[in-house]
Amino acid sequence: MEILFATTNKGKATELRAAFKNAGITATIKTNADLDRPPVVEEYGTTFEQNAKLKAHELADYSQMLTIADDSGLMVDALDGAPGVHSARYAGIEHNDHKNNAKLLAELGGVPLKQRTAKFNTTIVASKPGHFDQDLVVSGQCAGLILPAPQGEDGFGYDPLFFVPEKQKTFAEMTTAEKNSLSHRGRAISQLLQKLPAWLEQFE
Ligand SMILES: O=P(O)(O)OP(=O)(O)OP(=O)(O)OC[C@H]1O[C@@H](n2cnc3c(O)ncnc32)[C@H](O)[C@@H]1O
Ligand SMILES: [Mg+2]
Repeated sequence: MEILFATTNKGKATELRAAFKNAGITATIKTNADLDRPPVVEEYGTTFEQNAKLKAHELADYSQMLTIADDSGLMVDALDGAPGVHSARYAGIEHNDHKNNAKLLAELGGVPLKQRTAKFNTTIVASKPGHFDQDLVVSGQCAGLILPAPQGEDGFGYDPLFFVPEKQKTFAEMTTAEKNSLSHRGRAISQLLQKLPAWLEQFE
């Protein structure tokens, strides 16, 4: 089986491929990087589900492949849920992981650790070309704390700042397998893998 993962984020692709492999699924996962001039999707939705659908539908139409998309974000309690669906472009037009992390630290200023609670969400949508009314939608969450300084070198995005109390580590201090075992994305992927077989059957 060949699946398109409609993403431009290499870190997400690494985690999804590892989780599929760990579950014994032998599907070939392609991403936007494997397509010739893939469309750039504008993520103008106001929810994770809307944005995941925008990505899944546009790339499914373009590729005519079975397509999944992931829309994720970080909700920080002391910032009333920001950056939320705006997590990718938190630092503005010329955003990158480093600038986004710097902005997050600046916004949290002198907030004490106990009050730096946050939650990650991943929503994954699976779409079959021509059957967008039958999308499969799953989500996963993970709770943690935003550290006052980065810790760890692995992962991507906000990983060096996101501390998971039960492991006493940031996501950037975990292996891919360890992060997948408890992360928002790992949990969404296990939901996806549970529901995918029955969902695929309706198209046979
Ligand atoms: O839309 P695609 O192409 O999939 O890739 P993206 O990086 O733009 O991803 P999102 O639109 O879902 O934006 C999510 C933002 O949150 C960050 N992010 C998502 N998952 C994360 C994770 O597991 N750990 C740390 N940061 C994460 C990511 O780096 C983005 O800045
Ligand atoms: Mg994006």
